[in-house]
Amino acid sequence: MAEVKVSMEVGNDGVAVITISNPPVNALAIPVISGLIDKFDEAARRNDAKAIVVTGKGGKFSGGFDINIFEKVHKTGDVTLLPNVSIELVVSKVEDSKKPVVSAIEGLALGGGLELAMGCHARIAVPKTQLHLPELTLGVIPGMGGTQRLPRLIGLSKAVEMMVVSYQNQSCLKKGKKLGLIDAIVPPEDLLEVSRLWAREIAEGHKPWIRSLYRTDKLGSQSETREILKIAREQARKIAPNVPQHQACLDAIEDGIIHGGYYGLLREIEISKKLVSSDTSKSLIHVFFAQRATSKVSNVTDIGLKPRQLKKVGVIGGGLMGSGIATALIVGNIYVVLKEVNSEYLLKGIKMVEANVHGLVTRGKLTRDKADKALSLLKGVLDYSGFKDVDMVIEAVIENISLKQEIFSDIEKVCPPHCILATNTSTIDLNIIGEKTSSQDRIVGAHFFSPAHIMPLLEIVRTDKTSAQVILDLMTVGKIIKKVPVVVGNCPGFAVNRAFFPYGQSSHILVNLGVDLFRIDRAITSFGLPMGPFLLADVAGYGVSLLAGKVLVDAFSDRTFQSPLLHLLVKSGRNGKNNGKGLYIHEKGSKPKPDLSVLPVIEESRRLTNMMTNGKPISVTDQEIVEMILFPVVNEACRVLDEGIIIRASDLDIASVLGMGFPSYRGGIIFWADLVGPKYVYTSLKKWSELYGNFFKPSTYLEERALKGIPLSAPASSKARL
Ligand SMILES: C[C@H](O)CC(=O)SCCNC(=O)CCNC(=O)[C@H](O)C(C)(C)COP(=O)(O)OP(=O)(O)OC[C@H]1O[C@@H](n2cnc3c(N)ncnc32)[C@H](O)[C@@H]1OP(=O)(O)O
Repeated sequence: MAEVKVSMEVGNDGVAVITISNPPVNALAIPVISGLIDKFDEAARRNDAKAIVVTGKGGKFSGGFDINIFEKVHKTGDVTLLPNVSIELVVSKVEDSKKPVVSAIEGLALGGGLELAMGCHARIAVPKTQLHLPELTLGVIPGMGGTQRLPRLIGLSKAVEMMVVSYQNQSCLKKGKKLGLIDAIVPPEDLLEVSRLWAREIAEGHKPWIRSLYRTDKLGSQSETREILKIAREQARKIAPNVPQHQACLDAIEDGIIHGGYYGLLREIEISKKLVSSDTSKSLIHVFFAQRATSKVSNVTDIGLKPRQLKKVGVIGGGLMGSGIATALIVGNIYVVLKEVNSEYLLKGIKMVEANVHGLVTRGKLTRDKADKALSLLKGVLDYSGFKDVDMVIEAVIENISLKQEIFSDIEKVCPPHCILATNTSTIDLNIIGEKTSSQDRIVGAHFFSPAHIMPLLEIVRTDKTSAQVILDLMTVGKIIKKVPVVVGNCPGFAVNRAFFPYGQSSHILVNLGVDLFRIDRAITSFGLPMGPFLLADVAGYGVSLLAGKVLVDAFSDRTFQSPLLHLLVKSGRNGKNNGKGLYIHEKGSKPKPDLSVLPVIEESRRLTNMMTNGKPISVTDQEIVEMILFPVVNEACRVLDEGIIIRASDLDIASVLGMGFPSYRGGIIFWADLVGPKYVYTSLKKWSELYGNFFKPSTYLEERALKGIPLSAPASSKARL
């Protein structure tokens, strides 16, 4: 591990340059904070130091407060582990220093990093620096003075926008300069020189010595403040209904404006300490580390292999998935040959790719130039002639085993021997797909989630024979195209679709037990998923659900509920959003509305299943609806863990967040179950299995852990298939 240190050098110009060094992002770890305090004290004492510059080594100012400390607080429950960095460092040593302090910012100043800079008397930055207060994404609020200094530096309205409303977006440096957050933007080679000069000029009285905590010039009148905060609170309620940190951040800001900046700092500390112990913060910080852990796969990333560069990829199938995958690849600067069976389908596929790329431009995710460049990397073909020099093929045709087997036999023959043979199947066992080839070591699953150019998850499925090099290469491509690759083992449905296969089924059980279908969707969205199971079926199309569902139903028939509802809907001419006839009315520009004309079809399903005692619907609360739908998912996730389909529980957490939209502020499916309590999950499922059958029967893994009081996430399985 690289040495964590803070160094100081005093130049002939009388400027002490204090440098943070804590690779890779110069996080403000405890030794960094105490090092900074020591160096500021030393600079204050030394007669040869007239002014101070603080900067970061390696082209990065600071990625903020060390998030590992939050994790330690979560593990120990001890909030006293949080250092009083806001007052002891930023106020006492920096802002109230008797010598002027300038921050020289390069690369990034995030969270506590930017807050440290805001405590300085001036800020100089280089172009392309990221300035951002992302604390709310971690379930906390800025805790080193950000809630107080940012409004004073750039005005309340902009500060609220940056901290609370658009806190997930990176801030633009130019805007930062215009608003007054940054005093000057200079080329990297001039950064230190300009900062030193600036610090000296403050010391000599040629430039203003500004303590931002005590500024009031950018704060508006009381009534303006009230109005801005009122609107912000309403917006926060909408964008973040189930979490406390947004309102809490606004509380800290408001208190500071009413009672003064120093009081505000004390409130900020008090609120931060409370929030750190919240389930939301535990969950979000778990997700932060879980996401980074996915890039470490034993026997793949730790055995000295180097990723090969994949320059050209063949995509087979230009449907929804194939065109989305092709889009993601060309936007990631990878040359794509897209193959279809006839010119009509090919044209359609290319049009879809173009529409995807233009959609990214419209949403501001891509510049027009980059879009043109991306589209120039796409070539449509009707045969395999363009596949002779591809480095990888991704097959993305319909879920038909014999068709996929045929394609794999073909590509094994036409593609070069180093070429990776990947399938985007969402459910089918890879060994079956590759059965007719002798290239098992280069067969791998590249399971994208729809829409593939937008959804961040890439499930990389490996069989017992897939080589480590192939997995590493695919992980690398995944990162290049801005996905989060999660490596999983091979089984029907793999990790995500397998674990979530009961999700749709339990919702059908509830409907057939008499629960209002639209209420189920509402309960699930209130819990935090982006849409309920029935709206999801509408959006995906019933045909897709039935086709993919069949593989899982066949594989896990002991715990399957066969609802007639989707078949009845198809029979009545409905196929969801695609054919404009679903459970909801889908109109352009407005939210889907329940289509009440579907109620007789639902009644017919209930009549056929005859599950309601005396024809009466069951009585359930919204919480019970959520639990009856999600506990079976937890149960199946336990089997996925038990069978070693994934190497760590946190991989399934991140996959559920990024692939299924499970709310990150609940930490992912297993993390959430551990918070709810395995025993509670187990006893609930047991009770329902007695009432409604095998579908709810707790798995052995869940039962053992619930009864022994072991968290579901605790590692144990020696059966790992990875
Ligand atoms: C009191 C204060 O108000 C509270 C705070 O400051 S909270 C912290 C606020 N800062 C943040 O939220 C920034 C979090 N970090 C990031 O967004 C990204 O890591 C980044 C943009 C800095 C760099 O991204 P990228 O180059 O893709 O590298 P990434 O893989 O994410 O991170 C590299 C390593 O640095 C670690 N790291 C990044 N930021 C960290 C932080 N603030 N604390 C501790 N470790 C951090 C990561 O865990 C990772 O470790 P690993 O290699 O062992 O997995």
